[in-house]
Amino acid sequence: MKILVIYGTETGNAEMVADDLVDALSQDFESSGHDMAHFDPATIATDDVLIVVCSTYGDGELPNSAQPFFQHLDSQAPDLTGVRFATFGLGDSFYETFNRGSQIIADKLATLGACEFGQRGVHDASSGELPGEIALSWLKQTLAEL
Ligand SMILES: Cc1cc2nc3c(=O)[nH]c(=O)nc-3n(C[C@H](O)[C@H](O)[C@H](O)COP(=O)(O)O)c2cc1C
Repeated sequence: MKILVIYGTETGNAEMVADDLVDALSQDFESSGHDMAHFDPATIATDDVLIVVCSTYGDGELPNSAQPFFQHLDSQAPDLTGVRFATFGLGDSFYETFNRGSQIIADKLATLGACEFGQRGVHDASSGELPGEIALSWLKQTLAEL
């Protein structure tokens, strides 16, 4: 089993979170980090575990780097049965469309047959908390459900 941390970002916060998660994961698992912009869903194996880290931009939209991945999912419609994934979103509760980006990706993966595990994690930029710290504590709880 491999754990692939895939991130969608506009200004780099989700990438920093993904780096922290890969560092933590690689102590116990085979794991790697991938920008969604360069990640082909066709490379996902059925026993892979995905950790999705994605921010929200515009008016509740996907950040730039997540858009090609979403389009690939849409056009290739791969069968993701057997794939498990967990979701960590970054957003700002200042916006009514809080954390919509990660939900868009999670919903799409589920539609294609992937199975979500754990509670969705979220970082709220208005909280003043550090995204990496929130994400690492979320990861611990989430791995317990794997
Ligand atoms: C122009 C702009 C639009 C944003 N739109 C939203 C939004 O609709 N919903 C939300 O939850 N957060 C929104 N955010 C907040 C970002 O998602 C948040 O700052 C996040 O940490 C950015 O992560 P990134 O650097 O990985 O893209 C927006 C931020 C900016 C600057």
